[in-house]
Amino acid sequence: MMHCSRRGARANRSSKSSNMSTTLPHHTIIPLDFTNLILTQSNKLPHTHTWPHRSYDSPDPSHHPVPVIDLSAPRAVHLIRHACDKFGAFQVTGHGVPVQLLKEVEAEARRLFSLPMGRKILALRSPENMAGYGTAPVSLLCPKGLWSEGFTIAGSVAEHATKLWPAHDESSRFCSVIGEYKKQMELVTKKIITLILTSLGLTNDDVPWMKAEKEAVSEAAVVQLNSYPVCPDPAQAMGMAPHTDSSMVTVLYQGNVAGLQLQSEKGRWVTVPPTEGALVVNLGDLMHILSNGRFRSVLHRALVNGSEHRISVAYFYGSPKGVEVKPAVNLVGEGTSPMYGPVTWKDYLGLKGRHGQKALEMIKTSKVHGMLSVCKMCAMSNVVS
Ligand SMILES: C=C1C[C@]23C[C@H]1CC[C@H]2[C@@]12CCC[C@@](C)(C(=O)O1)[C@H]2[C@@H]3C(=O)O
Ligand SMILES: O=C(O)CCC(=O)C(=O)O
Ligand SMILES: [Fe+2]
Repeated sequence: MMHCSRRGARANRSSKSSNMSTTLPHHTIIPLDFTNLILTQSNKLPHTHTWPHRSYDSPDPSHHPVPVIDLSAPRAVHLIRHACDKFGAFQVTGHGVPVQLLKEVEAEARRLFSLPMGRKILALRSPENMAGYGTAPVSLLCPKGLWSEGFTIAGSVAEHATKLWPAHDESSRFCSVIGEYKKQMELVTKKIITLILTSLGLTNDDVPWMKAEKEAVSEAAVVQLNSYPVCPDPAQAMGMAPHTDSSMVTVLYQGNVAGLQLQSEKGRWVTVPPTEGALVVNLGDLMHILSNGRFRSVLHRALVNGSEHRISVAYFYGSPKGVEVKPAVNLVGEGTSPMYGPVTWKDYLGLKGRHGQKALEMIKTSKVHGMLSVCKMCAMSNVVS
């Protein structure tokens, strides 16, 4: 189910060329200038950012809450298996990432997004490379704009920071805080992936790249800072459009302002309440592939609110450069073929950037038919090299 139509993306693409990188205009990548927003009539959003159907999909308050799991608890593997089967997501405590560090990352994100637009666009991402400032790539597939801005950190943190803050004393704090955050998140994410593999009856030996070169593994991570400014009419706005993540797992810090919702098996939206000190773990499409379709990659979205500026920080862990992800051999029943063909994260991101929620379906072994060579031509696959 894709909630965004491709109308916007198609309208922005020239009919003369199939190369999106030369034809996608920058205005689709530059968010609204929220720091300088003048609304013409009180509480009225620009029509480009007014989503029509929000009133039909109110959250389901009676749904079981997404479980909060203490990673150090003896029953952690059991609880994780249940959460992955049922929700494709859970929250974790006992993760060892200092809460103070998470608050510092949030403060740095607030400092970044409060810069004037003229400064932020110095670090604007390009259509063919998702790293940098701009709208979330998923917005290019949406009929309406999102009430948010994003900053995607891939590769050198310093390179991004000096574009925003040319003076060393202004950028150094951002570099050190994000650098430390990446180190801590890599540790906890590996721990979480190992527990998920154990819950599937697998070991790290079944996924050899879990022990890959240190450098290759650190390249498997992308950090996404999301900013959701206060909105005059939250019921008509969308902070982050419904999507599944392309990663193996995503570990999200959502501060103390609610906004994240997951879609339940029954198709109802369930709010994930901010929980002090907890991180949210979402299974992404690569985990769905690795588990041969057993674990869901969870559809989720973020809503905005009328009183608080919300920040979230997502740590996407994919797979190391050049490594193909495929269903684990032990999970493919004897005499049956794997549900999905092998795919690298880079190629999958290209496919997802172009085809959105249809990407997963397209790599089903029954449907491959050369799709992966098509996806090499897709735009926006260069965030991971
Ligand atoms: C490493 C990633 C993962 C990306 C693409 C690239 C950088 C930005 C990530 C997000 C962040 C916001 C939601 C999403 C759907 C989007 O639009 O951009 C994500 C996407 C994905 O999970 O596919
Ligand atoms: O802001 C949130 O709660 C969700 C963000 C998200 O889904 C993402 O960055 O992929
Ligand atoms: Fe997400």
